[in-house]
Amino acid sequence: MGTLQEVTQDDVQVAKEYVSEVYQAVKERNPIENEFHQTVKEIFESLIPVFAKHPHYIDNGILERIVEPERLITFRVPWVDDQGKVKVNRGFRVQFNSAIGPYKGGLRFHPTVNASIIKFLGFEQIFKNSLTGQPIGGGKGGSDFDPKGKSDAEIMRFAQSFMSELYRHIGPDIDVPAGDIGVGAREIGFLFGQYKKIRGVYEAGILTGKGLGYGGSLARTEATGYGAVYFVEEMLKDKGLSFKGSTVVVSGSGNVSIYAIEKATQLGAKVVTCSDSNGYIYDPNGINLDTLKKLKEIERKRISEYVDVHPEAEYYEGTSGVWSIPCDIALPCATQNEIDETAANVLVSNGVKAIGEGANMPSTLEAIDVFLANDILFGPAKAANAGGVAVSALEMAQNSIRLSWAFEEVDAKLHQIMEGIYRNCMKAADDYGYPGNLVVGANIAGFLKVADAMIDQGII
Ligand SMILES: NC(=O)c1ccc[n+]([C@@H]2O[C@H](COP(=O)([O-])OP(=O)(O)OC[C@H]3O[C@@H](n4cnc5c(N)ncnc54)[C@H](O)[C@@H]3O)[C@@H](O)[C@H]2O)c1
Repeated sequence: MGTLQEVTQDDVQVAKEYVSEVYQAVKERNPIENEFHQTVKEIFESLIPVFAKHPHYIDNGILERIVEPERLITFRVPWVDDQGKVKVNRGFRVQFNSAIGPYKGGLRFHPTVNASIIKFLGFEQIFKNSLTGQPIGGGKGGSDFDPKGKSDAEIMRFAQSFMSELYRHIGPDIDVPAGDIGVGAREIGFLFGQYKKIRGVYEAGILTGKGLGYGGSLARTEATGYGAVYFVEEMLKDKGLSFKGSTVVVSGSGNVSIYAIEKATQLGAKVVTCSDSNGYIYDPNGINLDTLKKLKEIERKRISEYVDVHPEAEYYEGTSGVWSIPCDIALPCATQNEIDETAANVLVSNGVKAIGEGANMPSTLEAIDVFLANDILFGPAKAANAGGVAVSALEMAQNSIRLSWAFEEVDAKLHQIMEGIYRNCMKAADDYGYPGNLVVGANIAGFLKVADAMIDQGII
């Protein structure tokens, strides 16, 4: 294998043509799957220096293989609502890549879910899971079911119907789903119960994000949000900066957002915003976590009701305005493509120093270009939000040895894993000629391990 100095312009040209050819084929083969195209483009382009330096990946058809899911399952999910009316949703599970371990990735219940969304999330998950250093492959799933406004009984009937099909495709050594948007502890509980009833076995390692009383891991709820903050802390440290005394803008008010707010606040930052799909809160005194948790985790209400408890805070309709609040650090933790080029420019002109992606693909490709062109510290999702799946893998480990570790122990492991991911991404970026570029670093570091395992295992 050559060194960077030996890479010629011809090598780079061959690598570019390879990437472009496979990308065009992906677009033709998967028409109108825009989110999937977006993530494929971002990852493929980062890998050009790898193919220029190591052409054996081209000879082994790695891109053609890695971009085609090993399996995509779609299924009917019929259920009956509280009025006795029959409803039908569509279920998905993409089992994308099992080169380094059983498929692992969350389930999303949201009306926007379709094959493109599930494939973009599943493709990202391959590289993210590889970055954690744990033996987990890439998968993702979900349904276009909208949990908003549904009763607990409706959620249960839907979850039971969903699992009545999914159970035949998963297993502790096959595929281990977890939560994502719209799937939290309540839904995981219903899914677990139905799996256990159908299979007649107690396999704790079949799902992660379980309740603490039946095989869940301490610190799993906090892991994605805490992990994103630990990752950003490393980025800041390298520049002599820290969370202490900084102003932070967070979007979303779900699982990732709440615990990103909690950890950033513990580290001495003032978090002044949070949002939901209707609008956002600006609280100049710092978001009150007790109120937020009560509203979102217990009462499941809209974020607008925050101002009833804190009249000094302001509520604004619409989601994009959150990026107009001046801040030192922005943590997008809601959903994909929530920061576009315009929002990125506003953040930059207001003096943002660092972005940490808690959500998956929250920045458009154009927004990422704005951040990189302006030398803003940028922690891409597959690295910054890998803490959730990392602790899910720790939950699997605890389940298989039938032990539970203390909160402090899991949190310390999470912290260590996030520091390791940061260092590996920085090193890969450096090795391939893009010092400090964590987008390139994360994609390359995640890719190499999976690609090498695929080559070792032959054409399968
Ligand atoms: N839960 C995890 O462990 C985990 C791990 C890695 C990545 N993620 C990603 O983090 C993001 C959030 O997931 P979550 O688990 O917190 O989900 P969640 O359902 O708990 O919360 C999502 C939040 O985003 C809000 N929201 C939805 N659309 C919005 C919009 N357009 N603008 C502002 N707010 C909006 C919702 O109201 C909700 O408060 C997703 O992109 C998910 O894929 C989650």
